[in-house]
Amino acid sequence: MIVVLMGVSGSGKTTIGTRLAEQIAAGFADADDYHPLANKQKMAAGNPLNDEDRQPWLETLNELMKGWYKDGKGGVLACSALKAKYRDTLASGMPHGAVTFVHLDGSKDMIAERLAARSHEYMNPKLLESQLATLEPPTDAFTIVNDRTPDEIVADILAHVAGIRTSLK
Ligand SMILES: Nc1ncnc2c1ncn2[C@@H]1O[C@H](COP(=O)(O)OP(=O)(O)O)[C@@H](O)[C@H]1O
Ligand SMILES: O=C(O)[C@H](O)[C@@H](O)[C@H](O)[C@H](O)COP(=O)(O)O
Repeated sequence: MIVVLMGVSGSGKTTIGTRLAEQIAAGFADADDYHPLANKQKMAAGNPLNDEDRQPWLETLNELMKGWYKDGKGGVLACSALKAKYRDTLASGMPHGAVTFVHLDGSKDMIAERLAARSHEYMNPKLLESQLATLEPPTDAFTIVNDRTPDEIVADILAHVAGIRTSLK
């Protein structure tokens, strides 16, 4: 099972994703770590990325997940995946259903408060506005509001993922 935890900056992808990966004994990757330096510098300066900036990064992440798929390994990727076409790129080259998207949602106030309290290698909290404007909320993914403890959120995601596995059998 390959799970992409998606959502705007500060929605909780890293926090929830690391715990989820531990629970299902799968590998974890954070898309933040795969941005080229130019993208990191752009975001640090408070400028949002555009489609061209994100394309090579999405292709790299797609290769990473195709490697997991080929090796028969499960994996959890924390990745903003804000637009539908980005999600298509991420999942391309794998059979339909091989990648499960889980959308971490939350109110702007809650996320802004968490971003203000967080320190990050390069992400500028003021980019929340553009992240929310760019987000195309998925209609075909499990969406969960990350407003309870991480353990509760992970338990709900696990229940969803277990339901998918059962329906595939
Ligand atoms: N369920 C939660 N309850 C309380 N704080 C949370 C929760 N999920 C995430 N956080 C906090 O919110 C901040 C943003 O979470 P993070 O995982 O870094 O988000 P993202 O990877 O999506 O940018 C972090 O400081 C994290 O500790
Ligand atoms: O597509 C993007 O605009 C970026 O990927 C962005 O969404 C991401 O949020 C940053 O890499 C910071 O990382 P955090 O999401 O962990 O804040």
